[in-house]
Amino acid sequence: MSAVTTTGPANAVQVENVSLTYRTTFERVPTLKTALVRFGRGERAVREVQAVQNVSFDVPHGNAIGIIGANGAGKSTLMRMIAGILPPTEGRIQVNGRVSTLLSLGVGFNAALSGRENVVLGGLASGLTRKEIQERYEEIADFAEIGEFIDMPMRTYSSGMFQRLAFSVAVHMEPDILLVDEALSAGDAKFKQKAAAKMKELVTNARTMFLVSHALSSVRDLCNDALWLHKGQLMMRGNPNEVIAAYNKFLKVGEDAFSLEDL
Ligand SMILES: Nc1ncnc2c1ncn2[C@@H]1O[C@H](COP(=O)(O)OP(=O)(O)OP(=O)(O)O)[C@@H](O)[C@H]1O
Repeated sequence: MSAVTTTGPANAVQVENVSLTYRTTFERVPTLKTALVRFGRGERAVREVQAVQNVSFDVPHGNAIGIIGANGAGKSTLMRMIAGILPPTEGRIQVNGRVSTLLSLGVGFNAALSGRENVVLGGLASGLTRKEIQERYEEIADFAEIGEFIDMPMRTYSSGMFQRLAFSVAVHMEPDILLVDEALSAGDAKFKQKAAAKMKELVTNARTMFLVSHALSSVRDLCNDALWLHKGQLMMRGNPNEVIAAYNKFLKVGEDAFSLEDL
């Protein structure tokens, strides 16, 4: 199923023929022996990865869209482009509304600063005034439930604590568009439930949400729309149950093909 191409402010996000190619220069070291002979200096090589290839789709306001696909499919890259962290190599992305991101990779907290300081910085970065941040601070800290750690440097946090605070900041910025990348992976069961309830609340209030997740049940529970990427290409877009079913079928066929090859 391909994207519907309506234009105008009815859409929170419009992605038009977007591609992104990463170009990395590195030192190729063919063997250990060569490495030793050359004292670690290999030949220079360039690796190009077409992480997202000519992808187009629109997301209307108020949709909760799940982005699924295998490791390396281009999900995080797509999210980072929508967040404005990475410019597309080709194509155009239009975002109508204020975006709040909760991306595992990308702009984030300064680990040397305390949770409290990062809440203020996160708020200012999202365009809130100091007064607005002050008004929301207690709610943000309460939601994260990290107790006295709020005044400790964030490098002392466990990954779950880090994500609790990141999630709390992102959802309390009252974004029009919330980008969530595997936010629930490190939280414990209780926090996962609380976070899911909060995301549902945001979507009920006609906010738009993107959820990248390998937990297909989360996509099924939280999303009314879904998109499946494979090797940078858009494979399917539509109802989460249908997209997940097609993805699961694809995985199963892939596995069968793999095991036949193995024989
Ligand atoms: N900064 C980077 N520099 C070079 N290549 C990158 C970079 N980030 C990602 N890639 C490559 O781009 C491709 C897509 O990566 P991306 O992180 O978008 O996939 P993903 O679907 O989010 O994967 P996962 O499910 O593993 O998080 C991969 O082949 C990856 O190796």
